[in-house]
Parts: sequence; structure tokens; C-alpha cells
Amino acid sequence: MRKSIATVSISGSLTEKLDAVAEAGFDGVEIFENDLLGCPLPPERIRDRAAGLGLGIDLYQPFRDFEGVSPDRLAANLRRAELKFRTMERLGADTLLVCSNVTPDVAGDELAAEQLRLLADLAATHGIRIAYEALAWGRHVNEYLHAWRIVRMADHPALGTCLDSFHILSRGSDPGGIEALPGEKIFFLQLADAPVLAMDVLQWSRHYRCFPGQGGFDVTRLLAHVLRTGYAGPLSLEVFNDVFRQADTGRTAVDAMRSLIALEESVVQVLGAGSASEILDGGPPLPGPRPPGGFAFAELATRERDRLGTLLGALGFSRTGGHATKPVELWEQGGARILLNESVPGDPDTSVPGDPDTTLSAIGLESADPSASARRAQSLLSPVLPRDRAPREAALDAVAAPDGTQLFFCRSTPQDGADGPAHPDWRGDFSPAPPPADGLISHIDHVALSHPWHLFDEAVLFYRTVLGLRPHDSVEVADPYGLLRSRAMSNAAGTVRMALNIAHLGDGNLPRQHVALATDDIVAVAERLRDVPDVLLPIPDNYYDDLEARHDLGERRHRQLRALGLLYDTDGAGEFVHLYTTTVGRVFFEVVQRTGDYRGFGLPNTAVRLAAQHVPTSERGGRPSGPGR
Ligand SMILES: O=C(O)c1ccc(O)c(O)c1
Ligand SMILES: [Mg+2]
Repeated sequence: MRKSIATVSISGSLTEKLDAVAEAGFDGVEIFENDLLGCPLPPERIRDRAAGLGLGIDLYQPFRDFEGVSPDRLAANLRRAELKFRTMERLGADTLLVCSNVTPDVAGDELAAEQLRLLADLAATHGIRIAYEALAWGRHVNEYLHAWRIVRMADHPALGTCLDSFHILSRGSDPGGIEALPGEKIFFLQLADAPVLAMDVLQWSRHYRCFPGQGGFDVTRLLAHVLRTGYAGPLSLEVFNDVFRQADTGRTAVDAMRSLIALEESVVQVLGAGSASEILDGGPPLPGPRPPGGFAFAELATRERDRLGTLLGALGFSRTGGHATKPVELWEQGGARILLNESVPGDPDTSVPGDPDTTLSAIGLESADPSASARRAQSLLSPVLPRDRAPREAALDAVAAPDGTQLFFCRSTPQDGADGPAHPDWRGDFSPAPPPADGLISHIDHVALSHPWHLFDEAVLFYRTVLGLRPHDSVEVADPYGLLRSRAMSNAAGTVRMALNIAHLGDGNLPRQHVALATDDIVAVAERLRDVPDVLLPIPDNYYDDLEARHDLGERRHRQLRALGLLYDTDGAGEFVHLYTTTVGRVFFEVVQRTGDYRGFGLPNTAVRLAAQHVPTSERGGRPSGPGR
């Protein structure tokens, strides 16, 4: 379908917005009045510029506080409308959005219908149509079905309604009622998502809207209802968001387009394949979602190879190979694989202030068909990374995640072609070394990435659409020098879990990244680490006093957790016992043991971990102490 976006959704001047929107592949724009008023170009030049970029001006908006007014006001409003119609003719825009009146003293439906009919009459003389929208905070009209009743009462061919998913879903209205509307009377459709928040609806709308797939609304279902009416106009994003207003224009436009591409895909699934060709305009569907099956590896770019080697050795890893052509080592234990890459990339776009000596630079994801996974990522506008390969090296299909982490789609199983096209095992690039002794660690449980605050919503949408991961609730944790916001994403099987963090931290505190390793015997891991200096992150005794107050695990178990520096959580379905290592560069390791059906990440312990990570080494009290405590 035709894809549009309101200029209010992205940052920049009007011309910068038009350029970015065209570049991202949109067909049209809604011009928000403020963007026109601040633009030095006359409307004709804006029209030509948009046309030159292949963009239509699908809507001009908003026209406010028109209907249900006194005769005096009506005369003034019609005069105002006449002048706007002339501007729209110069712009080449043929639809005006009129939003429901928010001023006091608005009268009832008959008067509103009668006045909107007069407005539509006037609009028609200019070849313009009026799309009447119920604002969720409209004085008299704030429900979409109410706006529709007034449109029906006015009964004018140049008057229809504009549906806006935010106004409908924020009020908890049933979008199923949309199917009672004739599609040709829906003149425009605006789409926005939002996080589920309990707050004043106007503030919520003006500051927190986000692109579909980034929030908590079921925009797909709403769109399915709209399409069943026969609506064939644009899908237009209208997102008021404090972050997007100041983020990079082009990047936000691409994020917006990714959202619409994924929304089309999900609505095709709801409506059934029959509608797919109409919705997709005969264009090829996306290569299907292919949730990764697990972590193939985590790669650390490092100048601290020796420190990491010691740490990995203490954790039970052994070096099992060196890359044939690059300064990269493979360390393995069970199904957990860590690459240490000493060719630290000096990419100025992704490098972090302070230039840490160790970062989590890449993640390998198991895919039954790595090339198809990469094609899907590319169709969803992810930057595909060039791989400078030596002959005979396995093709690694890689894309850049929003925080710059490289994601490799790969296969770690010997190829028999049974569950996907043949694809060489990436491990073939490493010189053979003795296989790892089976240790206590079995695989990578999760990885935690740190995002700049303005890329967080983009990251959620990226992992949801490109990798097919499901977002968990967003949580906030106190850090002694700020606040950590975190959202976990996982596949249904729980074999790929990621924690996306944004750190609001004071200067000089680099956001950390970590790799969590799974074990079936956390006590044995802790006992081994306890004897190695500077490996375990000490946990304050006060934590254990509180743990004892919160959970009655028996004296013996409490004593053991305290002595070994282990942290504990339960969610009713199972238990989670874990420990953290000290940090190298930006990176630390966690070792976790999940029992039962525990799905979380030890959230109640995160604040203690964050505080413990800030304690200078000189002040660490030697916890955990030696054996016997
Ligand atoms: O917040 C507003 O005023 C506003 C204006 C126009 C719209 O289409 C809308 O949904 C909200
Ligand atoms: Mg709107």
C-alpha cells in the first residue's frame, strides 16, 4: 500500500524531512502546518520539490477547533478555512485534516454536522476533501465512532473521517467497530503505537507516540479492521515523540519505514494470504521471519587478550583455535563459544568515548538458512556489512544492529542440507585444536547490549522484526549514578535472550555489556572462581541479610550463597542463581543457573550489581571470603 509519514514525526527542516522521507522509500507526506510556516520556500516550490523526490503531499494538517461553534466563530472559521484551501492548492494537497474541537462551549452533533457540511461545500469548490478526526481529548467528540456519526449526518461527498490508531487505542475503544464504516468514507488513516502508560492522554500523545511495533498497542489488528472496510488510501505514520524530534532525520525515517514494512507483513498474516497481493501491491513478500535458534558465538574486540584469556580460563574455557587469516582466537566450553579479536576496529561511528580496550563487538546467531536471514534483515533496511573474505573462508552473512554490534547469521552444525541450504560451518576458518574438555558451562544464556538513549525504540523494533524476538516489559533499575532502563527480548524457545539496556549514567561511566553463560552447577563454578584473585565481583554482605529476610531458603543454603557470592531470584516457576565477574574494558561475564521454568534475568539483583560495579577495588571488602563462611 501507499506509505506516508507526517512531517512532525522526524527532526529537521521541511526540506531535510522531505529528502529523508523520499530516501527511506516513502510515497507521500502529511505536511504538518508548523513545518510549512517555518519554511522559507513558497508552497509551489515545496510542491515541486516533493514531486521531484517522487513524494505526494497526501494531507495538510491540522485545522483545529472548527465545528459546533457560534455563528460569529463560524464566519471566522470559514474565512480561515478559505485561506488554508488556497495555500493547499498552491501546495498541491487535496485533503485537509480537521481535528475535533477542544475549546469550551462546543455544541452538539447536529450543529457540528451542519457546519462541517458548509466547510465541505467550500472545500469542494477548491477540489479539496475534509477528513474529520476525533482527538482523544476533544471537548465534545473524542471517539472515532462519534466522529463517524457526525460525518454520516453531514452526508457530503467531500467530507469523510480520519482514523488515528493512537486516539482509538489510547482510549481503549474497540477497533472492531471500524468495520461498520464504508471504506470510501475513511479519507485517511494515521498510524502510531505507544508504550502502555497511565497518564494524561494529551501528554501521552504529544510526547510518547512511537512507530508501530515499538510500543504496546495492537496496531496490526486495528489495521486489519480498516483494510476489511475496503480502505485503499495511504498508511501514514503520525508520531509525536520527544526523542525522534531530536534524533538523526534519515535514521528515523528508515526506522519508520521498517515499521511499516513489518506492519504490512503482520497484517497479511492476520488477513490471510488472499489479501497479500493487494496489500503488497504485487511486490515480493519479505523472506519469512527466522528466529535464531541460539547463540553461535560472542565476539570481543580487545587489546587485553591476556587478561581475557585468564578470565576465560578461570571460567573453564580453553582456546580451541586460531583464525586462518585474522588475529582472532576461538575459546570454547560445551556449546559456549567466545571469539577474542585483537584487530580492534577503529570505526568512528560505533566507537565509544573513552575508547575502551574491550567491547562486545559481534554476536553469532544460529540460523538454519543464514543467507535468508540476512536477506530478511536487508529487506527490513538493516545495513548489511561488507565482509572482506579470504578465499575458502566461510561466507558470514552479517548486518549491523542499531548499537553498531555486528550480527552474524551462521551455522555451527555439520552440513547435510537436511534443515536448510548447505552453508559452510564458520568454524572451518579456525585451525583445528583439541576439542574442549566438557566443563561446567553449557552455552550462552543471554547477552546484554547497551544502547544510546535515542536508539532504544529503534533497537526494540529491529530485534522484533529482523530476528523475530518477543519483547518483555520495560524495566528501570537504580544505578548509584543514574538509571538503567532495560528491555529483554527472547525467542519462544528461550534459546536466544537479549537484554537491551540504555544507560542514563553520569559522565565517565561507560555503559557495560555482558555475556551470560549457562551452567547446571553454579555452586561448582563459584567454588572454582573463589580461589582465583580478582575474578568474582564481590557482593556486599547487606545483600545477603536482605535476601534472608525476603526468602526463607534454609540456613544452610543462605550460608552457601553468602560464602560463594551468589545471587538468588525466583519467579514462582523456577529459581535463578547467578554470579558476575569483574569487568574488562566494557565487558563482564555472568554465570547463571536456571531451574524450573524461570524466565527472567535476576532483575531484583540488578541494582546491587550496578552498585557493586562502582565500588573501587581498594574499597572492596574481600567478599566472598575464604572457605568456611
Ligand atoms: O496533538 C494534536 O494536536 C494532534 C493534531 C493532529 C492530529 O492528527 C493528531 O492526532 C493530534
Ligand atoms: Mg492524528
